[in-house]
Amino acid sequence: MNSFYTEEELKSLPIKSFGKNVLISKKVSFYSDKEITIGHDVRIDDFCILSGSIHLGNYIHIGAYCALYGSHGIKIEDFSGLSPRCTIFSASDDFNGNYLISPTTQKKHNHIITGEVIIKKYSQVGASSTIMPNTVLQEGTAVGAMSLITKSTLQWSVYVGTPAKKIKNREKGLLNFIHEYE
Ligand SMILES: CC(=O)SCCNC(=O)CCNC(=O)[C@H](O)C(C)(C)COP(=O)(O)OP(=O)(O)OC[C@H]1O[C@@H](n2cnc3c(N)ncnc32)[C@H](O)[C@@H]1OP(=O)(O)O
Repeated sequence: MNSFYTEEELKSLPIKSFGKNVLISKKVSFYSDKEITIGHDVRIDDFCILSGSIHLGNYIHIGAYCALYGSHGIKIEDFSGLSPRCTIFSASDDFNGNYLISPTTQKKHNHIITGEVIIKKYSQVGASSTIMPNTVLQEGTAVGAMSLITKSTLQWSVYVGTPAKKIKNREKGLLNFIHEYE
């Protein structure tokens, strides 16, 4: 039994466009009245949730159990990926105590912090990490496992921890391979 959708089956999903070599597990959940676009050579593994507005570039791997909450937009550029169990929030409740926190309460009693999340080219997010709204992982960012990204990163840097801090510059050797994909 093939655990990925066929190209024909992909056409029945709420995806506006997708390129060649797209492998999406049949165990992925889509919840979207907005736009989801997927480039070519993309794989999305079991038990991921994709909701809202999500734009994935090319050569992207989303590991199992990732959740992409894209009500205010999520963009992942080429050659970037999420290791298993990552969560990306483009909206989050205000936890300061002055508001209720639940989609089942009245909207006027909630305060939602929102902002697009952009993961630029050649970035990788380590397993079980969380990315908060309104942040940009600049080109070549690596995020260590179990990290919390609350602010935008600097390019070609390695970040770890909660909240994540830069620990060093990242090497650029991977760029030597890119011409073979053009
Ligand atoms: C797509 C897939 O691969 S799926 C499998 C999932 N794989 C992952 O999630 C890998 C994620 N990788 C990591 O977290 C790695 O530890 C990296 C990339 C952040 C750093 O790796 P290295 O460059 O080898 O750095 P190194 O192990 O020397 O660690 C440097 C320092 O950061 C600390 N550190 C490393 N990783 C983390 C982390 N995730 N959280 C907090 N601190 C960390 C180390 O303890 C060390 O601290 P010290 O200098 O005080 O001793």
